[in-house]
Amino acid sequence: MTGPDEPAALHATDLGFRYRARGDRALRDCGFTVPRGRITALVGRNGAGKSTLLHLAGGLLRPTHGEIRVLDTTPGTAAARTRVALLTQDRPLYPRFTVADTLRMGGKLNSVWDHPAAERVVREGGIAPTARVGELSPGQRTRVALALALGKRPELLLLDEPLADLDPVVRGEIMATLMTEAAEREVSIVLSSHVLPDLEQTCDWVLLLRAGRVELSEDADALRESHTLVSGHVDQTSALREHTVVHRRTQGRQLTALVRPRGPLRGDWHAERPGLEEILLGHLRSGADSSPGVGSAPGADSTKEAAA
Ligand SMILES: Nc1ncnc2c1ncn2[C@@H]1O[C@H](COP(=O)(O)OP(=O)(O)OP(=O)(O)O)[C@@H](O)[C@H]1O
Repeated sequence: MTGPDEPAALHATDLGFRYRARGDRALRDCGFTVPRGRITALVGRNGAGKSTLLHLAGGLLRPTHGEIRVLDTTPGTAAARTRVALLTQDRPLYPRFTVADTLRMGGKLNSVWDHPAAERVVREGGIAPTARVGELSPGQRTRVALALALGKRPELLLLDEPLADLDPVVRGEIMATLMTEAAEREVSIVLSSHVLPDLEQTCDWVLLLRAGRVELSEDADALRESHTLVSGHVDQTSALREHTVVHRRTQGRQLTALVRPRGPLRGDWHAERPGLEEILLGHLRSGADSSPGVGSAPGADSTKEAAA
């Protein structure tokens, strides 16, 4: 947990990025703080800017506007490189190297290197040290890349869709490894993923991007407490007007809505606490919803328009 004097894991101020001088901005007006010691779910629709943000935080790209800080250092500097590990989607590994060679290389390239920890991650996946990287499955390569990242003993681990190639059992194992790292070594983790159920149990901070802007940067429990899932007769829709409706759908005469209430709910609603997965799904869907009164509101910690 971040104390008042402790630098944030990530801190962005008016951050923007364009891949080409005259191209569209992949990120714009991003201002947010991710505290240290959290496992952060970085979510957003395809093209929302998740990889771009992680590449900026990992120092592979430089902002074209504003600033991003990692552990109060500038990404890409020597100070940041020793403390931050980034696992990109392309998992750059040498295919001709064996797994053991790869880990040895990790030891040579990093000033801090925990070889037993890296070996353990590989061993837990049942991967032979003598296997050639080029002959591993994509999921096994992910595990080797993760071993390299964890062997650095980073204070901040940035993972771009680490779960995409993994079967459900391995996904669970990797998430458990990450939770152990976070708990025992106080590693801050930011992981982008489309696999929302895996984030529910693991992540305690949410960073949600929509079309290059930050829509949510919030504590996961605070999100659970601030949202309500309501269902009831469609005739009462106007009673939701005073609240923030993130997303709603109608089936026949039944209305179901994900709401951030601004006070007591009037009307005959069945109300329940949504899980994190439902909250994330509601926010991800909301921009695609054409229902009147359901709009998107840019900006971290901001809310959506009230229902019409
Ligand atoms: N190398 C590149 N050159 C030009 N534009 C790019 C490049 N990489 C990404 N973009 C654009 O930047 C925007 C954000 O892309 P980014 O890959 O960061 O999104 P994402 O949220 O990671 O998407 P996904 O969930 O599909 O991985 C998109 O509009 C994308 O087309």
